[in-house]
Amino acid sequence: MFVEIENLNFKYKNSAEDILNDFTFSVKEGDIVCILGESGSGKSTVLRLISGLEEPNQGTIKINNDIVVNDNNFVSPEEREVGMVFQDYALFPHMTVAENILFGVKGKSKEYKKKKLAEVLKLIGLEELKNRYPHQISGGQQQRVALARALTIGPSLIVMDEPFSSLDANLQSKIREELRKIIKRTGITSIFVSHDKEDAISIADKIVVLKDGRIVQQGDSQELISNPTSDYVAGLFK
Ligand SMILES: Nc1ncnc2c1ncn2[C@@H]1O[C@H](COP(=O)(O)OP(=O)(O)OP(=O)(O)O)[C@@H](O)[C@H]1O
Repeated sequence: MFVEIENLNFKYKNSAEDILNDFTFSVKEGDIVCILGESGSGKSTVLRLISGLEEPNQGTIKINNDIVVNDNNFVSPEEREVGMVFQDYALFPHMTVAENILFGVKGKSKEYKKKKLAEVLKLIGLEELKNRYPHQISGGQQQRVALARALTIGPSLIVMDEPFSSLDANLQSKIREELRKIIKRTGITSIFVSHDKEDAISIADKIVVLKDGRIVQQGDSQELISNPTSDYVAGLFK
């Protein structure tokens, strides 16, 4: 397994109750996993723990056989090589597409940057738009730029927080397909969170259903959708 998460427990310093409880799941190399849950179920918190922005109170996370956190170890976010794509894409408005994409590439030669930029622009199919500013491209294109920026660091894992929520509903199905294709082309393992079952159905190889910080059911997408083990999960996919 490429990502192995065991028995995570977590609470924010100022929260009264645990936000995640006995959270255990694993991801095969190259798979796309969707953590599906209602607002407040703890989805973003899982991504923050995987990328190292928060430290669990208990539990272990392994990425590519390396322990990134357990009771005795904590690997910093910079050293984890996890590419992050946030809900609002967080592109810098005063930087061009090219500048945004290269933002995270530090201490590399001009030639390296040029080559890397060409490579990721080709992958996301936006070579023509590299000198535009974020407000001059569509929401779906901005999303691809945010993904490209995460890819330039050569991540072993990509995590995405609600990657489709800012997009026009009409565009969502087309963009879901595009994003799945791009990610599958890279072969990079990815975990995204969503509150929308359509995202999970159309993109994910595996679905993890989260409710109030606990996993209700997890499994291969088709299997889980056709064999819900609770009324809650059946209701989600009805
Ligand atoms: N920094 C924080 N301090 C205290 N509590 C927090 C903090 N961030 C989130 N929470 C709480 O933790 C719980 C889980 O939040 P989280 O953002 O992980 O949920 P989510 O499923 O991603 O929700 P949404 O879909 O609305 O983003 C919520 O009850 C939230 O209020």
